[in-house]
Amino acid sequence: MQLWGIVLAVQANYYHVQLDAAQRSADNDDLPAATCKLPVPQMLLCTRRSRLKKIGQRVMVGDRVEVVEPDWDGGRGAIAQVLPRRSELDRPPVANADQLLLVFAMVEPTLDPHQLSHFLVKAETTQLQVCLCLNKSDLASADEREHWQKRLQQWGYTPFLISVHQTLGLIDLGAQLGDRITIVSGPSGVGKSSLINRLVPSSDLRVASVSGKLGRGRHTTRHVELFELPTGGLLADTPGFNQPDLDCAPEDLANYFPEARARLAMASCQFSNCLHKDEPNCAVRGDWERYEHYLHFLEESIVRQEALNKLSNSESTLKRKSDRAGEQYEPKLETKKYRRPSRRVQQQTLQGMRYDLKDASLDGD
Ligand SMILES: Nc1nc2c(ncn2[C@@H]2O[C@H](COP(=O)(O)OP(=O)(O)OP(=O)(O)O)[C@@H](O)[C@H]2O)c(=O)[nH]1
Ligand SMILES: [Zn+2]
Repeated sequence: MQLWGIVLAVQANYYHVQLDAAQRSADNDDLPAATCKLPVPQMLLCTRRSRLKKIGQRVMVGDRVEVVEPDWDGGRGAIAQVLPRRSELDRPPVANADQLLLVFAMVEPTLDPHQLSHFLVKAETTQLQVCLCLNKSDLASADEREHWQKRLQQWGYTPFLISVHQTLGLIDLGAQLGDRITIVSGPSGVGKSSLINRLVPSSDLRVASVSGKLGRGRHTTRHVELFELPTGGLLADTPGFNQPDLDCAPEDLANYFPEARARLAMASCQFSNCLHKDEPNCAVRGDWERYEHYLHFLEESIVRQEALNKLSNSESTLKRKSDRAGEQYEPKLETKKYRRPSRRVQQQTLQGMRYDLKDASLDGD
């Protein structure tokens, strides 16, 4: 009988694998009589089979894996197989995530539409489902709550208005998180940790308690962990960051605005490479609130692309020179940081987040 589970945390060469619920009980029958009375551990600390190492198969948090050679007493095992991923993010490194939950506060800190827009666009670049939640609704007036509900509807989002402190809206939000992997993201101080602590009530469910045994608490490692919800969903926390970099190509930007997508579904621009700025007969340009944000992000994106083009030009010049001179130490750009990533990778990452100093130092990034 095969044993399957999901990787909840990675530490050095060890993988915390949570076995599928059905198997935890089914496997009781296979256990030797002496151990039958013991509960089957739901978590096994696993290594990776050398065959996987040889073929360069990476094991990520969120991966569905086959575990072999379980040592029930010692709570150990080995990963023999990784199932193909349905999604893969680079930052945070998570496989099989289904959606991204963006958490903002209605007040404290004040909800800044431009910053919110920035995060939303960044979230859309992952191509995961984007879900928005506004916390601290206890501090907002009824008028403010209604204002933001309506305003965000026009942006193409239906936000969950919640208050962790007053336990408002958490049931509806929880229903959105069942049976899938959700990555929680948002600026500092909006209540992400408070929310996760509330949604994951038993600290025993947290891998953090396992990590603690290895002397590495939740915030001392930059590796991401998945927390199990009572409803069966899994949550990944990310460090708070206040302004994500928008590293998308100018021509892709409109795809990350639901309002622009809706307009493009109804009509087409005259030019197929329209940037929706001042081209004639553009279907996207118009009277929608975030069009201003679109133009602003477009400028940033164009400037960024020009800078990247310059860099790659000078890079090729330097390479040619050193080829001719036969030098050994040619200046090399670090691929991940400076080169424009391929579109596929770019769309599936949350790369380029500027972590808060506090988190950066804690997470060693
Ligand atoms: N009024 C009110 N305050 C809240 C609520 N939820 C969280 N807070 C407070 O907001 C502050 C920040 O909460 P955290 O949970 O630490 O925020 P965070 O998003 O995890 O912040 P970082 O760790 O910096 O990313 C704390 O003082 C919380 O007590 C809420 O629903 N209402
Ligand atoms: Zn256009």
